Amino acid sequence: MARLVVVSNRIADPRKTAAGGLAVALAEVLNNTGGMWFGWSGKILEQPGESDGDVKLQQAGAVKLATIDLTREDHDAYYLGYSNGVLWPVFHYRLDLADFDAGYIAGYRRVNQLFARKLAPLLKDDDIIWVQDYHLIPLAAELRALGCNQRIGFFLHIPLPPPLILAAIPGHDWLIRALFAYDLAGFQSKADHSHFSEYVRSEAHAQDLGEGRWRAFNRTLQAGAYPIGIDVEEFVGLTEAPEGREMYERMKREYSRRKLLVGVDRLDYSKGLPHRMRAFRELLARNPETHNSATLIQIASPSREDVSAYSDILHELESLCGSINGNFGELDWMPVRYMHRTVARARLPGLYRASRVALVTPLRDGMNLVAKEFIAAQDPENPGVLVLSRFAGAAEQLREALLVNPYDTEGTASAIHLALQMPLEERKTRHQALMKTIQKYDVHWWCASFLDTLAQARSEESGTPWLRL
Ligand SMILES: O=P(O)(O)OC[C@H]1O[C@H](O[C@H]2O[C@H](CO)[C@@H](O)[C@H](O)[C@H]2O)[C@H](O)[C@@H](O)[C@@H]1O
Ligand SMILES: O=c1ccn([C@@H]2O[C@H](COP(=O)(O)OP(=O)(O)O)[C@@H](O)[C@H]2O)c(=O)[nH]1
Repeated sequence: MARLVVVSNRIADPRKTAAGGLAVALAEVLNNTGGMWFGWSGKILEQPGESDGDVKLQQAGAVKLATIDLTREDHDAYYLGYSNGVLWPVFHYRLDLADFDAGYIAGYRRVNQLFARKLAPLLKDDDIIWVQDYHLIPLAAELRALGCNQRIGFFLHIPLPPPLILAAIPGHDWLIRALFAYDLAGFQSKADHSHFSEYVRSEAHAQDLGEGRWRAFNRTLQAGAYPIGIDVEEFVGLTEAPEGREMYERMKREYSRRKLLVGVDRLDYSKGLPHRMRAFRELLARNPETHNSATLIQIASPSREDVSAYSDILHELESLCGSINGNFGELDWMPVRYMHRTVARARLPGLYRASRVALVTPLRDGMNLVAKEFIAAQDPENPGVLVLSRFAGAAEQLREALLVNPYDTEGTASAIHLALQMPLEERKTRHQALMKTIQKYDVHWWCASFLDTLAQARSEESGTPWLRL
């Protein structure tokens, strides 16, 4: 069996449960193949000469972790600047938040070249390489330029917008051309995949070879939708583990007189947190019976705080939570409990299970794993209700959730009201259907279907030097 090499901006020690669903899944395939995980160490070098520039190798069970440090200059231009100041907002349809500083792209290219230079010597001829996410779009092109002929796949975890939005990025053609250095490009949803197809047809004049195969720039690329799932069994296990049960009992005790609503998100403008708060405020304003009864616990974990759009959203959210509590709160009831902190993953299942409703209402999201985790954590005999934005990738699969348009404050408030009042039988029927979907399309399905396709996909011209960017 060929060795799997996963490359991503962040890596996690797969032996730790806190690492998250993706890490758990990748760890399993990496373990089976004795694979390697290559990425940024998370360390930023403030002083020149602080590091020897070597790759740090560490064995984590059967998985080899290979990490490199980044200089402050590289990190700021590549991660904060181009990845999260240009690609993230544009790919989430937020041209208004993009900062097209010409200096960022040089840093992005420099770090992708650095990744390629450090990774290439560690590769074996028959390795299968799987590159994750928008930070590393040009990595395959850089590897090819160094003579790497291995099969290389790419998975985009965030949405891909329609061509006319993508085309606003100076150098967008360069980015998409770079994708053709891969053998397989995977997207979260059919919508994202169709945006890719429209783009390569209209902007790159690619030849459609059928069944998701495209010919352009002297290469053939296979593309498709591979919606990421969670490890349902692992998550159910966490729910039933002592920490999960203890958290559930505590929340039930603490909120015995209330119906809990829960939101768990990185504090990111794409997650639609202010819109969610306005919908919750509307619910309280229109339905006096919810007073003293409904409590929203909103966890907003700190994220990318050095990018200015992220500090703006923090202030907006804090002010909204404050005004809702100020206007509607009672001596013995606060409508919103807001925490600007990361909660350990092992504590989330208990919180999800104790909640009657989950609010997953992003303005745009690649997938949204919280939606799937909430379903997995429910008691099938008394399940909660998922209120889900139609603009999350997850909405393509989770049709039995209450789908909402988060820009429609009144409509979202009505859906939350419906969710709070939904009879047990309807909750059970919806939950059964949702559970079936997340079990069928779990994270193991995601890994296997992507890797099986990659094993078949092969451009006829591998390793051609034309892609040197
Ligand atoms: O690494 P950070 O900058 O701290 O950000 C965390 C991750 O955020 C993004 O997650 C996406 O991937 C999820 C799994 O496929 C998906 O459910 C979600 O909709 C996406 O937003 C990002 O894409 C990751 O690379 C980051 O590590
Ligand atoms: O305080 C927090 C907030 C989030 N998460 C986890 O982070 C992941 C978030 O993934 P999602 O796809 O929902 O969104 P992303 O943050 O990747 O955009 C989920 O597994 C959450 O359980 C966590 O462990 N603690």
